[in-house]
Parts: sequence; structure tokens; C-alpha cells
Amino acid sequence: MPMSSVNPANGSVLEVFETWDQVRIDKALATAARAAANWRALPLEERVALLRRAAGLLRERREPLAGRITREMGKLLREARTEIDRCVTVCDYYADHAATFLGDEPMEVAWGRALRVHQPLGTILGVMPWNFPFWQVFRFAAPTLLAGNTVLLKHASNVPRCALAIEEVFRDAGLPDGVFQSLMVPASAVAGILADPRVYGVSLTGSEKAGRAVAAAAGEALKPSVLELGGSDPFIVLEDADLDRAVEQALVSRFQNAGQSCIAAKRFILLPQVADAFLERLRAGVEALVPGDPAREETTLAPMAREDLRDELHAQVEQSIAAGAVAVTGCRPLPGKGAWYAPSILDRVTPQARAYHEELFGPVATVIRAQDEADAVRIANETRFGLGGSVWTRDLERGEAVARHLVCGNAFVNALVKSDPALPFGGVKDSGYGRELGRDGMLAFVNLKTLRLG
Ligand SMILES: O=CCCC(=O)O
Repeated sequence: MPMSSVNPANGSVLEVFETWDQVRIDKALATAARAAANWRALPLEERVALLRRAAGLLRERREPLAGRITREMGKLLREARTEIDRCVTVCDYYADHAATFLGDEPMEVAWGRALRVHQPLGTILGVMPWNFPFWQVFRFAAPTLLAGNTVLLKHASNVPRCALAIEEVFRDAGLPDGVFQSLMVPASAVAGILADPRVYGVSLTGSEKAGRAVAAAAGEALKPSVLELGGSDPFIVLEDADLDRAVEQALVSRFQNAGQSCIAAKRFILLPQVADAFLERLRAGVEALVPGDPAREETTLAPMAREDLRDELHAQVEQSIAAGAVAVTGCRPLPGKGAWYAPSILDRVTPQARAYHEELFGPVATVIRAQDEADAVRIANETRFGLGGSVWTRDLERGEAVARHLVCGNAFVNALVKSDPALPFGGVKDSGYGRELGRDGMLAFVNLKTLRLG
């Protein structure tokens, strides 16, 4: 099956790629395994220097790379530029901290000496999504490579041009042949690659369905996995919240990247005292969004990445309205070529609606009205997801107490949930397991070896 790169803004085909056969996959596995032995033996300072060069190339190529992201998955050009900047930041962060994170650590023992030693595992497979086609790859690859592993990337099949551009950045930075390779393979090839003895682990960011399949394959092969899956993050607005700030951040969190982010605020859980005021302001902001050419500065709402995803979103919205939710604005596809969906709000969403339980991966805000703070927390946790959540209140102690009750991996008070190189990132429940970023992200694919001396 060929893989097509399609511009979601107008449906035009940019390029078609042949997928690899087993012979080509085997060649990549052999190259990665050969490269792994030399790469792990390289002094850490040399790996750090190469990663810094990759960051330098990202800086130099910011404009063409951002343009490539926008054409291939549709996000606003300015958001694509920010994405490249975040990749630079994550490379710099790990380049600065690798020696500390990976250094030997003496342990307190009553006899002789004992050390915690961090050693690479080998070749690690990254199965990555299209919504942040550079950021997701770099936040996995930067720490994994610096730890001395080699990386195979199986990118989402709608962003093959981004996958190749990333490989080119690492190659041009001087990483030896085989240290980072993009595999042009379909999802059906992943289990076979993971089962290969030359592969030592897998990190997946993607859908729950993909996560279950990869976790099963990793379990069968007894290899470590990190899964960062979907989310349906609550955004709780208490009665003492700064509404202007909360609405401003709600708009960013829900509508950036056309709503296609795992940690977007998806369920707006409002206390009665502020519900109508919040909703009116949110509606004004949503109706002011300007869909259009994602490369133009004036545009504030991008197309979705694929027409089938837009259609699936609309089916969720239609069912929710049939189940009693109120369509406040939007709630329909936009006419014309491309994967366009109107910026939308569903109010009075109840447990009968798909929007209450499912992840809405597009520009649709779900509003749920709570009776009081305890009810808001109950609703927030009444989900099988557990990625992020935020709470908005002028009382920081109260905000912290509510945040501690949220069953999720990332709870923020008076801030939209976002990932940061220094903060461990990941979920619980059906949002996955394991952590990326921070020190934990770098240790995800190392052999923590206990070394006893004497
Ligand atoms: O889509 C999920 C992650 C988004 C991010 O890290 O900003």
C-alpha cells in the first residue's frame, strides 16, 4: 500500500511513497544494530555535540521545515514554527542535562561500594503521530539517542515528508549512518519489527487502539514500552476564577492545532455561578476564529489533518446532539475542499452523549455543568482517560487541593496543560503509561544496572 502525503487544506496530493518490503526493513534493522555498537561506545560529549548540531540545523531550517509541516498536516504556519522551536529547546535541554541524568550514582550501603549505572538498551522503535509531527519525534528521540540507543522511526502514514525531513536533519548533523532511520512502513509492520531481536523497546504516542496493539506486541516480545495515548482533559472553572484569563486560555487549549492535541482541554466543567458568563465569552471567542489558508497570518483556525477524522468528529457531535446536547455554535463541517470543521461548542453535555465519554479530537468544546466543586471533581474523573486536567480559581490552595484529586498525569492550576522538556509527561488509565520528558524520559530506555564493587 503506498503512503500519500495530502495537503489537508485543499485535498491535493503532494507526493506518494512506496512502502518498504521485508527485505528493506531487514536492511534497516541490520544497519541500526551495527550502528548501535559504535554509537553507545562514543563518549557522551560527542553524542551531545551531534545533538547540538541537529538543534542548530533545526534553527537554520525553521522556515522550510515549518512550511513542510503546514502543507502536510495542515496546522497554522505560526504554530508549525513554534513546534520547530520546541524541538530546539528539547535538544538543548537534554544536551545540557545528559551528563547529570546519565551519570553513575553511588548508593548508601553498609559494605563496600555500589553504584547505579545507566547504560543504553540498543535500538528503540518510535511509533509517532501526525499531530505534532516534529515535536513528538524529537521529545522521544533526543533523550533516547543521547542515552546511547539507536532509533527507528515509524511515523504516521500521513506525514512521510516530515519523517524524511527529520532523518535528513540528523544525517546532516553528522549522526553516523543507521543511528536514526525513518521507516516507510505501514502500522501492520510494527509488531514484526518489535518482535525482532535487534529491537529493544518501543515508545508510542498515538491512539488508544494503536496503543493496545503495540502494548500487546511489546508484551509478547517482553520489551519495555512507553505509551502516550488519548485524553479528554477536564478544564474546571470554579466560581472565583479569573474568567477573562480562563476563557483566553480555554480558547488556546481547545482550538490550537485545530483541536488535535492529546492534552487539549476537552471537557469544560463549569460551576453554576460562572457557567453562563464563561460560556458567553467562550462563544464570542469561538465565533471570532477565522478558518482559512493556514499559511496566512490572519488565519486563526486550521483545517483538521484528514477528511476521515473530520467525518468521525462530526458523527460524535451529531450523536451528542441527538442525546440532548445543545449546539451553541458550529457543529458542522465547513464546505469546500479539504478537512474543514467549524469551531464548535456543545453545551449541557450529559453521560448519554458520546462527547461526555469519548475524546473529541478536533475543534469542538464540550461544556458540562456541575452542581458544585465536589461534583466538578467527580465529573472530571468520570472518564477512562487520565492524561491532564486544569483547574481555574483565584484561591491557589483550593486549586491545589482540586488538582490533587484529579486522576491524571498532569494537573495544572490556572494554566493550560502543556508539555515542557523539564516536566515528566504521561498519563494513567487509558491514556497510557510511562513518562516522557524530564529525567524520567531519558531513563525510559536505559538499563539501570546495579554495580556492586566489593
Ligand atoms: O498531543 C499530545 C502532546 C501535545 C504536546 O506535547 O504539546
